[in-house]
Amino acid sequence: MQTFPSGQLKRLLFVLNPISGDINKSQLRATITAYCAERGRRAEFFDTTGDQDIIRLRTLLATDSPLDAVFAAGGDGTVSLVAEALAGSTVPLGILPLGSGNGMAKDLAIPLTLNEALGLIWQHDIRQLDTLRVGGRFTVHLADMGFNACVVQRFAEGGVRGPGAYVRIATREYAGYQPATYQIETDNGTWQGKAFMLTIANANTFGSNVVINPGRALDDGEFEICLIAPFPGIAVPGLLYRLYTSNFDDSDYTQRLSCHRARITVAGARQVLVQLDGEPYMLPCPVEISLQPCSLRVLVPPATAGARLPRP
Ligand SMILES: Nc1ncnc2c1ncn2[C@@H]1O[C@H](COP(=O)(O)OP(=O)(O)OP(=O)(O)O)[C@@H](O)[C@H]1O
Repeated sequence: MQTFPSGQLKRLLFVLNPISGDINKSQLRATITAYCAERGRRAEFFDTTGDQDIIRLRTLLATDSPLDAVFAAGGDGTVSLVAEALAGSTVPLGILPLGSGNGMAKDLAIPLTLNEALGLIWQHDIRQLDTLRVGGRFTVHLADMGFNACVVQRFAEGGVRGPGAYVRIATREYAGYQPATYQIETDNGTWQGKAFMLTIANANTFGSNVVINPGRALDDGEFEICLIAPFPGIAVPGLLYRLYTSNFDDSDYTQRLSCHRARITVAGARQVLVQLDGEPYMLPCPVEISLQPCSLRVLVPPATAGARLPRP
């Protein structure tokens, strides 16, 4: 991991998702404005609508005078939206974890409380992360096909957010789920077989705290394809235990492929449901995956304790 200290961040844009995490955000704008003003910073805001946000955000970033950082105030979907708009630029992404799972914030050790996460404006390092294109679409955290993608789609269709809703849907979907057969061609070899799910992992941990890709970094120049084979019901407790204790490789039903590019074909399918950073998409088959190294700058907690945060 390589990090860089950065200069002062003065002009800040906060991208607010009003629905993420089922959290009431009516006071959020005022809280952030006051927090920044008391410490000599100016906060600007962009509210997401759930429709064409990437186009509106890109337009704003292209026409407005340069910003020093853009914060995503929401969950992994909001982080991914802002990351996509910033990828390839020098403007760093900040994260205020206000989603259901906040997997990306957990993977980057970003504090989960608002005030502490805002503290990164003053005290931070900048990490340059790899990003991925999956079927032409942007992803920075985790993407998958199979069971979890189905659950994420049902979650998106439902009116209720939050971790409880996810678990209820997953339990319901598990009983009738039919695994597909995949062919995976990578620059490191090929694999073919049935999978309960396969995760295209740039990062480590889902917002649910399932560690699908332990020990690999968001800036290691590679991604993993993490396979879970179909398993009998009796194997569920052992498998879950391994997934929640960073022991993915210890199961008879798991396998990981590390690579720089891949192509995934689903037997008999012209399209496949893919979950990208928490959002479901139907993508044409086969799905091509490529990695863009060091393409996103992100504010992370400093490696060593430095200056104190300014007090109001
Ligand atoms: N104003 C809005 N109204 C309805 N939906 C919105 C709005 N703004 C954003 N969205 C939708 O919110 C979703 C992204 O939510 P996000 O991932 O940030 O939170 P979350 O799902 O609660 O958290 P996590 O991904 O960490 O579990 C996207 O589907 C996006 O289209």
